[in-house]
Amino acid sequence: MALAAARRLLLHAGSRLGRREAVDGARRFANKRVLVETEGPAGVAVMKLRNPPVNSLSLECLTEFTISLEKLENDKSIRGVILTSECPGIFSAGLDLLEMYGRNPAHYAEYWKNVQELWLRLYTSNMILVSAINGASPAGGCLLALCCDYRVMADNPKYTIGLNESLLGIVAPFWFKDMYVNTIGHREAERALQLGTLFSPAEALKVGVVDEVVPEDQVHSKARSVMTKWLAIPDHSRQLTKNMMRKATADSLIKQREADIQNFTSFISKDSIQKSLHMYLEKLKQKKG
Ligand SMILES: CCCCCCCCCCCCC/C=C/C(=O)SCCNC(=O)CCNC(=O)[C@H](O)C(C)(C)COP(=O)(O)OP(=O)(O)OC[C@H]1O[C@@H](n2cnc3c(N)ncnc32)[C@H](O)[C@@H]1OP(=O)(O)O
Repeated sequence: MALAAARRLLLHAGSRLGRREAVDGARRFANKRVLVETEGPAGVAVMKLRNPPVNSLSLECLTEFTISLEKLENDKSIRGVILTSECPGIFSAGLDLLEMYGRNPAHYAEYWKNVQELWLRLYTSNMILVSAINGASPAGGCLLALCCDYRVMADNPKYTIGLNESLLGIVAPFWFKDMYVNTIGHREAERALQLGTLFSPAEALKVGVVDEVVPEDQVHSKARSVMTKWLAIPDHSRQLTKNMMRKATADSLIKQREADIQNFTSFISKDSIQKSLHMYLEKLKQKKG
């Protein structure tokens, strides 16, 4: 209930901000953790995640992200979105580990419902989505990128991308796996999921996790030029084609959303899984020295 009220408030606040900030034909609206600007080619919005330090997908961040996407979907003048990050060196650290550790089952269920919601919206969006991956992109960060129609990644060997869940002692759910298989094929996905592989940009390009790797200072311009190419395709034929390619994968979650929430909640509540997450969080802390 509280979340629904927050959602209404944010939608309202976002539209007021959108009007107030209209300058020279460029428009912007912002929630605390997501900034949306329309700039560059007509009909294109740039959506920037800004949830420092690492753009982890907290419940608030997921909610704001979903709302921003909903607003763009409802704006018929917007045909494409470039998804990127405002946090230096990080695209997104993925799901927020603190939402999955030391909470109660009701919280886990609420969190997972919002993860599902964002994924379904992104993966089935009628808009053209291009990701400009300008930093590290593990697990849920990789998931965001995989939802896009095209992925451009910065050529910086410090940045890695992949579904690394197994390294945390957790398991990528079937719909993460399905999207990975759809993108890189069964054998590569099987290996990468079991090993929790985080690919360098060059490796990611080789296996097909990303479509293009460019010098870091060209990620945004490349994403824009890719967008221009995709905008040249008639919307109706592109959208029907996208739907044909993605519907079965999305439907398999839609058919069992409740069961998936229950699976997640009981899995993440297990002592052994909580222990693994605790150890992983400690490792992240120790890394700082
Ligand atoms: C029969 C089968 C049944 C199956 C049932 C399945 C059910 C489903 C199971 C569960 C599925 C869950 C799916 C999970 C998906 C995820 O996305 S999990 C998250 C994975 N993410 C990561 O592994 C990334 C971890 N982070 C990093 O590697 C690094 O932080 C970084 C992103 C590379 C950035 O490095 P750096 O710039 O050096 O910053 P740090 O100092 O490491 O971090 C700064 C602070 O941020 C905190 N932090 C980092 N990542 C996260 C995160 N994901 N969530 C929350 N917080 C994070 C980090 O701890 C630091 O905090 P402080 O120490 O307090 O400053």
